[in-house]
Amino acid sequence: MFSSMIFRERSRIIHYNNILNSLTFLRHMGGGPRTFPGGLNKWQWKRLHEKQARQKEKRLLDQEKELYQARVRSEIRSKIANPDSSVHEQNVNSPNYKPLSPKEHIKALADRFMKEGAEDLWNEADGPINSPSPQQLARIESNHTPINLRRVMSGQNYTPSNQVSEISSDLSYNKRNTRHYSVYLHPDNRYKLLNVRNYSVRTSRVRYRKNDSSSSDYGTDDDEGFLVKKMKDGNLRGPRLSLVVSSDGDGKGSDDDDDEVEKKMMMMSSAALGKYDIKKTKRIPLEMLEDEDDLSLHVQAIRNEFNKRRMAEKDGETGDDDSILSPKRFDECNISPLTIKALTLAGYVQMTKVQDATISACLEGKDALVKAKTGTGKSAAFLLPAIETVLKASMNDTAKRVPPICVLILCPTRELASQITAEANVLLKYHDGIGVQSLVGGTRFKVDQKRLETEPCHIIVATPGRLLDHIENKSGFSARLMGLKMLILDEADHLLDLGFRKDMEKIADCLPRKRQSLLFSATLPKEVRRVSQLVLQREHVYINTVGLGPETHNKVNQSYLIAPHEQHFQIVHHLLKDHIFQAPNYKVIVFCTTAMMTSLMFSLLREMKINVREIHSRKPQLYRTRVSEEFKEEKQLILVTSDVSARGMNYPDVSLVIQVGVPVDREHYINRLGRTGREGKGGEGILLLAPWEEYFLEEIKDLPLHKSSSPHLDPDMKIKIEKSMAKVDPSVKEAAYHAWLGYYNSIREVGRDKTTLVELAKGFCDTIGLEKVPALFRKTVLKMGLKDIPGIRVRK
Ligand SMILES: Nc1ncnc2c1ncn2[C@@H]1O[C@H](COP(=O)(O)OP(=O)(O)OP(=O)(O)O)[C@@H](O)[C@H]1O
Repeated sequence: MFSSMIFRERSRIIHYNNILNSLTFLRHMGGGPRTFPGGLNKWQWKRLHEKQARQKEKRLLDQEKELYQARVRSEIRSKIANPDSSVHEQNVNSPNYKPLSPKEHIKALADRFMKEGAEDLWNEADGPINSPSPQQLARIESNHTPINLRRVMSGQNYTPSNQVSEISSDLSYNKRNTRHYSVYLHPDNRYKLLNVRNYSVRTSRVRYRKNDSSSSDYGTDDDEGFLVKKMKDGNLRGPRLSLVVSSDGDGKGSDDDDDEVEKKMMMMSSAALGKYDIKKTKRIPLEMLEDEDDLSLHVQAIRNEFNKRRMAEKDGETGDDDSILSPKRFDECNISPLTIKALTLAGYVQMTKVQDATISACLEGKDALVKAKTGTGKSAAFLLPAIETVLKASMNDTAKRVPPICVLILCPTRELASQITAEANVLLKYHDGIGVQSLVGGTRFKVDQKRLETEPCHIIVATPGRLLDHIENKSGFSARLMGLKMLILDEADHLLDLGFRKDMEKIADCLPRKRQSLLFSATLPKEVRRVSQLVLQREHVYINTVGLGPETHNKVNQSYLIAPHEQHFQIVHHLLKDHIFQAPNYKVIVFCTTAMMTSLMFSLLREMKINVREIHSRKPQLYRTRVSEEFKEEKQLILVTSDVSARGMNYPDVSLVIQVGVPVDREHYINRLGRTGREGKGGEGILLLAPWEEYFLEEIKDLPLHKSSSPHLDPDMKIKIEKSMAKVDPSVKEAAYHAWLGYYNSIREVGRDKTTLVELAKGFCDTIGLEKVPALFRKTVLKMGLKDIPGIRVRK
C-alpha cells in the first residue's frame, strides 16, 4: 500500500515537472511574467522549482527504501522469533487467511508471555515483577504446597497427595530471573493454570528439562492447559517455572476454594488480552507480596504525616503561612498505587501546594505554565504526571520492540539533569521495566548511544546541547522521539532565554506537535511568558502559586552589604568564619560571577584552610558530579560555585548563600538564593556588592532585603589573605582577570564607560596580587570593544 502511494506521488511530481517545463518554455517564448516572487528571474525560478522537485523525489525514494528495508527486517525478525508460527506468517491477502478466533487470540497472546522480552505485554496491573522477599516466600510456601512439575508435565492426573517436593528447588525467586506462575487445584482434582502473576525473564536462557512423559492428559481446558502442553512438548525455552498449588490438605477443594479459583481466574492478566480479558478487577491482590516491609511502610507513612501535621500546626500557631504543604494527600489523586508506594517510601505523603495545584491539571492532559517558589517540590509535580503518561502509553504500545521515548524533560545544567533522573528513579522504584535516562554533555556520546539501545528508556532527562547532538546524529534517535507524548521544561525561563533559544527552537521542530507541554519555573519574566508559545499551546493553563507576594521565602533572612571590591575576599572569609561559629552544622554556598572567579575564590579559601569544594563549567564532569554528590550528603562544607548550581539543585539544609558580585539579573538572584530555605525551612542570604554595583538593588527592591553594615575587618587577617593569595597559581589569577573583564563588560547595566571599566579591572588585578595586567588576544579586544582603551594590553 505504501509503495503504491509513493508511486502515485512520484508520478504526480513527474507530471508537475512536465507542466513546469512547458510553462517555462512558454515564458521563454515571451509569455508569463518577467519577474517572479522573491525578485527571481524566470530561469532562477525554474531552477528553484526543478531543484525542489528533485529533492522531493529523492525524499520519497529514500522513504520507499526505508520502508522496504523495515519490511525486510521485520520479516527476518518474525522468522527468527517464530520460525514455525503459522499465525505470524499468515498474509492478510493469502487465500488461507482467516481472522483469529477469540480463543486462538488469547492463546497467541499468552504464548507471547512465555517468550523472553515479553515484559512489554505487561502493565502495572499485573503486580510488580520483583520477586517476593524471603518472608513472602515462607508465607507462600506455608500456604501453597508445591506441585510436582514432572508429574504435571508427564500429564498424570495430579493430586496433592502424590506430589513430591522436587519442585521446590525450582521455586527460585531470584529477583530478575524468575517468572512465577500460580496453578490452583480445581475441585475435580485437575490443576488449572489460573494466574500468571509475577515474572521476569532470565537473561541467559534456560532450556526447560524435557520429560519422559507419554501421557497426554495434562489438563482439561485448552485455554488453561496449553501452557503446560508447551512445557510437555519441551518447546518451552526461557524462564524457569515455579508452579504452586493451592491445597486444603485433602486435595478435594472446598466451595470457598472454588470461589477463590473463580476470583483468581477473573484476575488473569489483561495486559495484552484486549477485549478477551476476563478480569473483573484490574489489580491482582498483592497480599502474598505484601510483607512486613509494607507494614513498616505504613507505620513510616503515618509517622511522616503526623510530623508534617505537627509542623503545619506549629506554622499556623506562629501565623506563618510559609509551609509548602497542602492538606491533600497523594493517594487522593489519580496516581498509580505503585508510585504512591514509592512516594510513601520516600517520605512524601501530603502534596506540596504546587503539586496540589498542578498534578490534576497535568493529568487531564492540559498544557501548563507553572510558577512556584524555589524548593517547593516542582520536580515531583512534573515527574508524577510524566510517569502516568508513560504508564498510559505503555499500555497502548505494548507491541513495539523498541518503545518510543514518551517523555522528554529538558533542564539547563548537567547536575540538575542527574538530580531529576535520580528523583524519577525513586518514584519509579516499583515500576519495573520503565526506564529513565539522562543525556548530558561531558559524558561519552557512544556510551549514551549504547545505553539508549540496550536499556529501557521511556523518560529522557537532557540538557539541550547533548539532546541536539543525538537528534542530529541520525542514529534513529529522532524516530524514537516521534512517539513523544509529553515535553517538560524545568527552569523554563532560563531555557527560553536567548542563550538557549536557538537550541530550543531546533528541538521543538523535531518533536511531534500533538503532545502535552509543561513549563515549570520559580521565576517567569514577562518576555519569557511571551516566548513560551514556542512550546506551549495557546490554550494552556497558567498556574501561579507564588501569588502577589515576593518570590522568595519569608523564612529566609536576606541582606546586602556594600563594600569596595578589594575587600570582597576578606569579607567572604569573615562571613564564613562568623557563620561557622554560629551554626555548627553549617552548609554554605558561595556564588561567584564566572567560572574562573569561582576557581580563584576556591583556591584562596583552600589556602586559608577552609573546608571548601568547587563546581563550575571548567571542571571535568566526573569531578562536578562527585563534588555535587558530596555536597548533598555532607554537612560542615562550603561550596564555591558559578551559576551552574544556581537553579534547581536541591542541596539539603543549606544554611547560608553568599552572592559575591552583581548577579546577571533578578532571576539569577532569586534562584541562587533559593538554594537555601528549601522545603519550607529557614535560611540566610547575603549579597555582597561593590559601590558601583549598587544599581542592582533597584531590580530587587520589592524583595525583603535589609542593609548590613560592613563588618570590622581584622588587619592581621588582611595580611594573611594577601599571603594566601600570593600562593595561588598565577594562571588562575590571569584567567580570573580575563573573566572579570568579560563579565562586567557584558553587563550593560553596570553603566560604566569602557575606560572606567578597564581602570576598575586594573584595581582587581592589584587586589589579587598581579603585578602586570594580563594581555588579551587582539581578537578578544576587538570583540569586547576595548581597542585603544588605555590600560588594555594586547598580546603580541
Ligand atoms: N510532597 C512532598 N513532601 C515532602 N517533601 C517533598 C515533597 N515534594 C518534594 N519534596 C522535597 O522538597 C525538596 C525540594 O523539591 P524540588 O527540588 O522538586 O523543588 P523545586 O521547586 O523544583 O526547586 P527549584 O525551584 O530550586 O528547582 C526536595 O528535597 C524534595 O524531596
